[in-house]
Amino acid sequence: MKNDQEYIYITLHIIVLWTHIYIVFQKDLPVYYKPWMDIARNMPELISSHSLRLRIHNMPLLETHLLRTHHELRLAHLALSIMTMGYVWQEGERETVKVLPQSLSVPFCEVSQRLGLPPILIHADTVLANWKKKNLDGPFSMENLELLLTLPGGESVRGFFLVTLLVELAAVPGLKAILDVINGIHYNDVAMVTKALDVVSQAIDSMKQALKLMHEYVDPSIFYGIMRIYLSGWKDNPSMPEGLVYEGVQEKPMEFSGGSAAQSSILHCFDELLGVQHEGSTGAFLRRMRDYMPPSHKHFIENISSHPSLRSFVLQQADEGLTHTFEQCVARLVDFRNYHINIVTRYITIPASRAKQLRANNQGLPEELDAIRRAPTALEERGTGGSGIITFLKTVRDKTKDTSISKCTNGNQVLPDPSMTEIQKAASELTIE
Ligand code: HEM
Repeated sequence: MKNDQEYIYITLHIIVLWTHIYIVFQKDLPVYYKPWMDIARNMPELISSHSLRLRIHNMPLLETHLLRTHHELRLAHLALSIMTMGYVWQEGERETVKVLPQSLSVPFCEVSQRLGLPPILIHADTVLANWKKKNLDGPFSMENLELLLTLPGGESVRGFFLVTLLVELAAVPGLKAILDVINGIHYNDVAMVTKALDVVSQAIDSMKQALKLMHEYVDPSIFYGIMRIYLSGWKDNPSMPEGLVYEGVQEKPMEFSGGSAAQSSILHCFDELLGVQHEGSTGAFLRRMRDYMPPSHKHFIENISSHPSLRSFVLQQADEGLTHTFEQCVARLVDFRNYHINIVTRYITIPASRAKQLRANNQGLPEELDAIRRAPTALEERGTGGSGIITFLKTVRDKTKDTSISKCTNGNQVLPDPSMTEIQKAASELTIE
């Protein structure tokens, strides 16, 4: 039966998609790859002593065929991508490189090709493939998780990647419920769809609760002044207008966007489910980000959109409970995106405007403000190749609002977020009189 086949197909995709979170990730590579791991495990030290580039020039060119399992390949991609970001940005935005040496570029491109991923650091590296539990039987909590590999920025790097992982984990029940929504529509089962949508709505709310931890674990001046450059790519980046030559792979420079949670599949899945339509340059950017996801994630998202529309089903059924639950999902997605805008304001917009002021001031500054002053200017207020970050994020948020069946229903009212006060407080703390 067609439906059974579909069910199996979707179940398989969910398993492929989320097993990488539930199982303990590979912690080491075969001993042959020790030269990579010795460098990748010491990135902050090698960067601060300005010796990373030299170490990479002396690194042997290793074969990649000894990497056999998916997990080994993912850990290799993480290690090679972290080394690449460190190599390119070791001296900041002014002394970038034009060529990635072949000891790095050749294995990186081979591993990337086998995984169907781009040869640059992506969300699926730093967040999805970069954690282990301290106590295997313990919970997925900040206290019980640690990173496999890190970048300059100390505890804030740990906080940034692990809080994002907790947001992903909070989404998992909602992703599983997508299956029930699709099958409920197929069977015309309003109760099944309503129940599954309730799970989706709760999952989105849990994601917001997890996102709040960012304030506790990530320092805005460290994020903006130290960490952000290592996540930057070489597409639409004025510091590297020609892109990057991957030596031994091809002579023409290549361009890739940097790492961003826009490459996470979770909101793409919920958007497709609820029927959020992103258009124009905003939609084009988000669609392009799917090329920075593991192929199984991308296929899963496409699979959701290939099924009959949930929104049409809700309209057609005109069932009060179903409509209310659908509206609540949309409202919570808008709420999550509003909260994310607040986070971006605190971690990028405010430090960016402080950086401008501080550069005009040559006096000695406390370490924290000095980090902001020295932050890369090319990244100020930019994120998405052209339009300002906040404009972009508000467009995405507004398109989510437009999905509401009745914009007047109470369920879609987004209350003012208490975190705004926190952000205003942060802004005033950064102000120098
Ligand atoms: C300090 C924390 C964070 C900062 C500073 C931040 C910053 C940004 C920026 C600048 C963008 C614009 C696109 C780009 O430049 O790549 C963006 C997009 C996005 N971010 Fe974040 N982000 C943070 C945390 C998170 C977390 C934890 C998630 C959850 C998985 C997330 C999900 C997204 C999504 C889905 C987009 C695409 C726009 C959308 O669908 O609403 N971000 N973020």
